[in-house]
Amino acid sequence: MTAWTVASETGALTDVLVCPPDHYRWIPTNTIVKRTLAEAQQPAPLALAAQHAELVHALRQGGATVHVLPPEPHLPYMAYTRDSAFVTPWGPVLAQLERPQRRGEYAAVIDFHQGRFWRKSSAGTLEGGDVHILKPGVAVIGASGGRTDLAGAEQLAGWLRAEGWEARIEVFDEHFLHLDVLFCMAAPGLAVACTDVLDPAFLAWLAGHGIRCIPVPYRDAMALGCNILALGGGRVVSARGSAALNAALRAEGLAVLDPELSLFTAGGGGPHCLTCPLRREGT
Ligand SMILES: NC(=O)NCCC[C@H](N)C(=O)O
Repeated sequence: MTAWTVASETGALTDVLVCPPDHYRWIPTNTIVKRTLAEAQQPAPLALAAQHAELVHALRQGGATVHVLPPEPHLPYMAYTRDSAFVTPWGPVLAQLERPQRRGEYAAVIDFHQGRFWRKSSAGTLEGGDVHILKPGVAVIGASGGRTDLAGAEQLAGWLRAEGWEARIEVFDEHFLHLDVLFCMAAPGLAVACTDVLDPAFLAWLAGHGIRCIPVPYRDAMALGCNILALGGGRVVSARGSAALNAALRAEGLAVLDPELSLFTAGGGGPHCLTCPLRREGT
């Protein structure tokens, strides 16, 4: 049996998986990074390492043990550990990445988990950035077709429903890459969400589950403003660039740890994408 279990996005984070950005570079895989590539030179390795170290420091400060996936030279986006596998209350699920440039990431996560997965995605495509366990018993799976597709989302939803869970599949435009570009949990009953873009029916469903949303405007969401990581215990990691959101989170009484992550958000991923929670305590 695996030691890794995560029952919600908001329990106290005790263990998390990251991957150092030794081989990170921007490649044109999503709308956000395409915009970056049109305007900027590739980021300097030392600057990437410094920003990633700020993230790791915040995770440790939040009380988590940080586990490290060894980076591989031919996989520039391994730093976004959220997507290749994710953890459920029954153990890790091996995802099925859509982009050819990222598919090889499966190898290192299989090694890390020593092949001990609860389930392995085998229908369509499924990426961890589209999966949110809102609270025990309730999950939402984003399906844009660009990354996670309906077949991949339905397969995961079926596994969760077989355990008696409610699993909602939320369809959205592939322009937004992953659902965690538009929505993340901050604390029990509190999310951050790009309410301009998300379907009102989804927002109503969240409200019906007792989840209130701090609104994030479209422009900020495309700068990864919604892409936060709840640490539990009233703490969150949110990129320093998300100044307005961070003020709103603090006004809610949350402690915000705000590493500088501009080089990673320019590639289409913030604190949520750069971390794969392995174990959380409580909900
Ligand atoms: N969960 C996420 O939104 N992950 C970010 C992935 C960004 C990466 N540049 C990609 O295009 O796959």
